[in-house]
Amino acid sequence: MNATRIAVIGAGAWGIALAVQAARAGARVHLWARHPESLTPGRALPRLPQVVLPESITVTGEMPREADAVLLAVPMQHLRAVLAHVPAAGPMIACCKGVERDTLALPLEVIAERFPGLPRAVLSGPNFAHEVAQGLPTAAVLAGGELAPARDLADHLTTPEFRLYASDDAIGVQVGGAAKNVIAIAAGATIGAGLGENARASLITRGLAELGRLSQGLGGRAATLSGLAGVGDLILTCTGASSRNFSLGLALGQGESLETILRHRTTVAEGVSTAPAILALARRHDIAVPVIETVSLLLAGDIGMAEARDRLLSRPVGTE
Ligand SMILES: NC(=O)c1ccc[n+]([C@@H]2O[C@H](COP(=O)([O-])OP(=O)(O)OC[C@H]3O[C@@H](n4cnc5c(N)ncnc54)[C@H](O)[C@@H]3O)[C@@H](O)[C@H]2O)c1
Ligand SMILES: O=P(O)(O)OC[C@H](O)CO
Repeated sequence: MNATRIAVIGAGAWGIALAVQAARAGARVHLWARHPESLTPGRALPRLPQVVLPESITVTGEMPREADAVLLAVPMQHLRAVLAHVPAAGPMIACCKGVERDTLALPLEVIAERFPGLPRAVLSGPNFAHEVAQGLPTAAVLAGGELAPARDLADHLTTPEFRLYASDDAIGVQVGGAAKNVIAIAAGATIGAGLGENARASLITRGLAELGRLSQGLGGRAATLSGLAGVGDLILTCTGASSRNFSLGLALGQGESLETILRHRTTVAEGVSTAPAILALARRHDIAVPVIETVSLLLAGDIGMAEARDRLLSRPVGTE
């Protein structure tokens, strides 16, 4: 039997980790990079120093012509521009987490505009790239509009260390991936400001309620957020020190300005651009998202950390 052909678009940390994982699953891998010359198979990688890129992966600046699945692993705000250069090579899998700032579109909506006739799905879960690339165990969910094709696609990438569950709730999974980054900024800010572990746990839990309401309000299921793309990714991103979103929040909570934090970063913290976008989406659908709203105001510099804290603590206490 011929090996599965997997194309990965984007050679940031996540694209590389997915390429390594697909190679581990036995696929023939085509990795598209904007700067392919910076990636040498057989050598350690600048962005993932613990990992040597397998020789079997083809790293190139050429887009793939045909694939059994195309994994799109570029930052959300660049997805549309990159897709304009991607041919209709095969089923498209969104691996980015966020909401498009200008249109408020979720990843699969952006993909559907470019490729209305192609099958599409979203991959999300508690997955730090450096751990996946090293082959440490984790799980994720792959969601499409129907369960059977999602299961088929998931089987191409699954190994004992990377367990891909299938789902038919693509909206819930996309909402989880996008919104958890915003909650992680809030969790980081809570710890950075010295508000304590109890506060962080309470915030994660109330954040989860926002994810559930958002999913339901946008046509997905609230229950999906009890899974890997919701609770799973919230736990990781709100507590894992290597989360870019958590660490950005931590620095904000310690009093650094967003401008200073971003000046020293070369990697993407998706929550920064997703916070105002997902807030606008929530308002459009009349969904209450107080934590996301507070993070959005904090990032915009409209309120400081003390006011952010007061806003959340002065809300009326409801029922659970
Ligand atoms: N890193 C992780 O642990 C991880 C895990 C799961 C999902 N993700 C998601 O994957 C997506 C990509 O994140 P990452 O961690 O690989 O990014 P990264 O921070 O490692 O790298 C940024 C990437 O963006 C690319 N880029 C920068 N400007 C661009 C432009 N104008 N057009 C196209 N590409 C451009 C860079 O070449 C680089 O590949 C994000 O949505 C992220 O949330 C990341
Ligand atoms: O480092 P972060 O905060 O971008 O999180 C990476 C992944 O999304 C974790 O699942």
